[in-house]
Amino acid sequence: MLSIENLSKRFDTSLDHPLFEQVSLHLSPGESVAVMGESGVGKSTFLNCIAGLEPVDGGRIRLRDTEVTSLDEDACSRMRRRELGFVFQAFHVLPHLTLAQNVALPLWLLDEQEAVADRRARAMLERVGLGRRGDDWPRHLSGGELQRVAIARALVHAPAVVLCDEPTGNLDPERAQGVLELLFEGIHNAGAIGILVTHSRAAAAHADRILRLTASGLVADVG
Ligand SMILES: Nc1ncnc2c1ncn2[C@@H]1O[C@H](COP(=O)(O)OP(=O)(O)OP(=O)(O)O)[C@@H](O)[C@H]1O
Repeated sequence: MLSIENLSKRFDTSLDHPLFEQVSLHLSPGESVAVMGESGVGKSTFLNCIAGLEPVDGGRIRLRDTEVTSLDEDACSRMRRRELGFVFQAFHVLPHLTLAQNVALPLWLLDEQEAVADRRARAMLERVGLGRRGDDWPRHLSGGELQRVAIARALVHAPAVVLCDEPTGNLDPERAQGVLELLFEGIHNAGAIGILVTHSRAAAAHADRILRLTASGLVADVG
């Protein structure tokens, strides 16, 4: 269970008001939500707060029994490695690692044995339709394929929560559709919580619920 209660965030650079406040969200394993909202309202910042990458100014975030908002930096970094998966617009697939190595990265960071990590990474690549490409290099892949690698990497360590920031922003609509299907199928099958930040209504429609982030909280989407 992920429980976000009355979260507020302020940047020093913002005037005298918080970027957002009164943000609450409760999600159970297997549930997904899309967060839409105007540019600059703080959607990416919201994801960063959940990941413990940005301090919050008020409220709390609990993941299962862990109060994320009160972890020190080391504990937060361990929580991130174990419990979170990330998918970003820019893929962030590392060019000097093979596809299997890219997908195995989260397992390496959790000190998984190399042979086990390799086996799990290749099994995950198979699930995203790149089963034969484990020894290939990222430079040989299309944008859609690179995002499939990123999805495999986000799910390989069976995270509790998958945070996705505009994951199809760099893809044409046709590829985007296939990537989103894979992403949500993966999240659903893993029983993970999925949070998708997007400007695309078509992308948001893949989530169980669509919410809109405003300066004064998350509200139901009425568009
Ligand atoms: N580290 C930071 N320090 C100061 N201001 C920041 C920082 N990070 C983000 N901001 C500001 O906070 C606001 C929200 O940024 P954020 O990227 O979270 O918005 P967003 O809703 O994801 O926007 P978009 O839809 O355009 O991607 C912006 O005005 C941004 O400039």
